[in-house]
Amino acid sequence: MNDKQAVALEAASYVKNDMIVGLGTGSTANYFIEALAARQQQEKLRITTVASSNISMIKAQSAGLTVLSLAQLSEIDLYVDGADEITADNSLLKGRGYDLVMEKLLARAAKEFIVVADKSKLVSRIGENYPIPVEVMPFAWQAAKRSIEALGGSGDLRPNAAKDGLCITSHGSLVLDMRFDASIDSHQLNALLNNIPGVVEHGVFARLASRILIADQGKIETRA
Ligand SMILES: O=C(CO)[C@H](O)[C@H](O)COP(=O)(O)O
Repeated sequence: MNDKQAVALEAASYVKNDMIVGLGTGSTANYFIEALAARQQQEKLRITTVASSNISMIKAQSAGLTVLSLAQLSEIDLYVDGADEITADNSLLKGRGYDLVMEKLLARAAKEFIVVADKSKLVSRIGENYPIPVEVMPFAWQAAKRSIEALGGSGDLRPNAAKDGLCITSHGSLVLDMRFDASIDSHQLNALLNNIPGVVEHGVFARLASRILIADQGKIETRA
């Protein structure tokens, strides 16, 4: 069992009967979906899920989980998802898979948000390994980019995977990948990006995680 599987299995142990569970996106979140489906089957649990992306929805449905739309739910008990970067103060960078809107909605809506990751995600500052994904309304991308540049950010629109066009999110937005000076911390960055007209959502998740499970060579550290 690799570290991503181990941490996903541990997160599945937090699920209780009758819970509504938010499902993240990515390889670690996929292991969680598998572990949850196995628990549901073995223990005959009643679990309802809501997915952060179409790909997770399809994976969950084919594993036998019931998936509802966020619009049908008034509350979520637990959301489990991976992250791209994690700092010592539990700030996260998410959204390299770019479906930021649902991920942040679920992180906010859930009573508990558990982050699952291996040690490779630990960084000293948000933006250390990756630019910050900023999802923008298509007609607002130039204005939003200028506003971000005025804050010292630099970057450009993300190309699609085939590099023959632009990356377009499930909600029809474009994505700006922006780098910032190391002196701007994640809390400042979160506040600044929240304030820019035309920005739909961004990948800085500050003060949203309730618990972070980090696996390192089979050992799991739990940060609360
Ligand atoms: O934020 C995310 C997707 O938007 C993922 O959680 C993040 O990219 C981690 O992926 P993986 O578990 O494959 O390392």
